[in-house]
Amino acid sequence: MTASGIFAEGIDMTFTRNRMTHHVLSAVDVDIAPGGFVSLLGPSGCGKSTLLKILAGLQDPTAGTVLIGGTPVARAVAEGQIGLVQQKPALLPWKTALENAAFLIEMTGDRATKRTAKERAAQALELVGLRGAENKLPHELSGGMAQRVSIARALALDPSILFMDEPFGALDAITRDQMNEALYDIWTRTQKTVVFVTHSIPEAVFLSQTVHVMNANPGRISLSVDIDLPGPRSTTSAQFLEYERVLHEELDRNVEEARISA
Ligand SMILES: Nc1ncnc2c1ncn2[C@@H]1O[C@H](COP(=O)(O)OP(=O)(O)OP(=O)(O)O)[C@@H](O)[C@H]1O
Repeated sequence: MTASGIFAEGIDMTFTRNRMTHHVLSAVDVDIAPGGFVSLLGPSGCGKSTLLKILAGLQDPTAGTVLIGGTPVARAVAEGQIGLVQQKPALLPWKTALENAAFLIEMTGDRATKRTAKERAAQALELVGLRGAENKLPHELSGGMAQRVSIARALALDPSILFMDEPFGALDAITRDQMNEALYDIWTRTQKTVVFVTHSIPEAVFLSQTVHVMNANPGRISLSVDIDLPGPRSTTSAQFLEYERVLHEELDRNVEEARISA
């Protein structure tokens, strides 16, 4: 499936719990070009995951519109345009890597697609660098390998957009760096649109075309930074470090404001 863009306007989200109203997102606008890689960065609890879920059509906003490739997000969901990768790989322990990668196609695809499920899963596993590990069970996989399987499971559906919610947050630093390089490679090869939630500034600078920094209470985008560096990016270049500095400054300010307004 070719990549779709995302256009969201006036997104507001309010939760009511124990008769208390919590205004989580306010007037968020997002415009992501097809094939773009956009990260959401911000203080804990500022609404990054909520925004991601709304953009992915998993949650309805209280107000606002989300269009995927110009059509309402609910239709994009029904058309199988949405791929989701979360922090926990959530693999079925009794199924092999190949069976896990084929699982969503077998659950959701039409008959013709189901027939090709294993083939598509094998291709997706190859794309994420797991050729040769097809028959391993989840307990035989490292954390990074398990997360690669969950990325393959999403890619096997051939979505037009990949939504990733802190996919590498639970991995050790070395594996995380390797996964960033793997994801960069997957993105350039598949040209999917990616929306990526992270707490890591280096990860955001390494991967993104644009980083949206969010503020809390209510969540909104306080600064958008286009990372104008060719890839693959050197994490030690002066420009890379300068982007990190700009994002750090904004994030620190937002963390402090979130602490005061909590
Ligand atoms: N279903 C829900 N019902 C009530 N409140 C919710 C619900 N989902 C999220 N919230 C609240 O919305 C706020 C934003 O949550 P969200 O998970 O989007 O933040 P986040 O920026 O992704 O946080 P973190 O970085 O810690 O993962 C939090 O205060 C959370 O408690």
